[in-house]
Amino acid sequence: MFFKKKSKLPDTVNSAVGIETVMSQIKNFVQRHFALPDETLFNVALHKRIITVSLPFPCEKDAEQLASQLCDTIALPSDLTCKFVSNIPMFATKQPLVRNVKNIVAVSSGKGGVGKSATAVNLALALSKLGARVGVLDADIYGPSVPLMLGTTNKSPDTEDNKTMQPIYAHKLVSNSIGYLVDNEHASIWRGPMASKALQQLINETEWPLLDYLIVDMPPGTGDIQLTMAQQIPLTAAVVVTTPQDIALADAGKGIAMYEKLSIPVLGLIENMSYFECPNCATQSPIFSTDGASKLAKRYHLPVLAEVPIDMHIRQNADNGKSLFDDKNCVGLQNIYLQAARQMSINMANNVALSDVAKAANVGIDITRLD
Ligand SMILES: Nc1ncnc2c1ncn2[C@@H]1O[C@H](COP(=O)(O)OP(=O)(O)OP(=O)(O)O)[C@@H](O)[C@H]1O
Repeated sequence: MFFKKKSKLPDTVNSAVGIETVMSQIKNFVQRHFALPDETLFNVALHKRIITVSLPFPCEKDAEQLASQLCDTIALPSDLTCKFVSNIPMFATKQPLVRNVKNIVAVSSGKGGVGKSATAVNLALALSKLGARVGVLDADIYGPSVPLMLGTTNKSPDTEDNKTMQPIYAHKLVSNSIGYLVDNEHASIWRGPMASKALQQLINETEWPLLDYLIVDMPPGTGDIQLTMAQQIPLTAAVVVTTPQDIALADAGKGIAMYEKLSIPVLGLIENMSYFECPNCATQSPIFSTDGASKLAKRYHLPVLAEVPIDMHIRQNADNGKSLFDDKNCVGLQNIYLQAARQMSINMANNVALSDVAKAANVGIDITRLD
């Protein structure tokens, strides 16, 4: 007669007090580490001596470091291992989402020329580096710069049925832009309704693959056109880009107010062109003034996600359609954008309610990598 050998540890969380203690210590670690108030946002599960922690933001790049920090913090029994994985849910929006797209984030600026497009592209690249599936929608209909920054100016979307477009793929991001479809000169003379219609088509008639985040490069400003566009897109949240200069800050404030009016959560500010660091002596010069974004952040109770310096490599990589993350001279800048992307995605989990779909599924939608 054969007996199945009993495993020393149970496979389920609930059936052993010892394991329950470890699991609850892990939960405490996760909640403290990411300041997550809500336990339903993440999941800790034991299966065959492997404890899997599923987080509601991308963590593939940080997974090993997180596991080692966890082991330094709690006494994990030696026959257990712990791994961190992402399971990014769909957060709530006021409008029905676009097919296959879990979350849509607007990157906005009140004022033109502050580096909104460069920030949108580098934030998207950073989210992808952290392990998320990311797309970019260039909603800057009057001045699309995403094709240039992704090195895809000579591409145009294929269509299989003459109704929908395949997005363009580059640097592990998918994108669509009016810049792929018409000459910049044509789009720049469109009136409001035509631009709005073009945006609707771009967002709804693109065959987006399954995406954790679609980053939208919004047109600069806070006028009627921007307001209509922000209402047209089922935005989950927004990020506002500004320079530290007073004139840019005043406009960024109007941008924040516009999102507040639309009940779209602002996940934070990115201060671009915060300072210039001399490559010879490392002296930092605050060319556009100092502390601008932090003052604005205080006024609106928002976090500053990053202070990005003026750096020739940002402009060069963008102009040449190269990824900043492939440039070995840009490790410092990469870390700034990675930290902004981490904090932005954690803030989304902390500040935006789960969608009904995610609540019903309990764990959001499964993700696989885009290669
Ligand atoms: N931190 C930075 N350091 C150096 N160059 C930068 C930085 N941020 C942006 N740039 C460059 O400045 C120029 C303007 O940036 P970008 O096009 O992103 O601005 P924008 O706010 O999107 O402009 P618009 O209002 O026209 O949409 C680009 O050439 C970009 O590469």
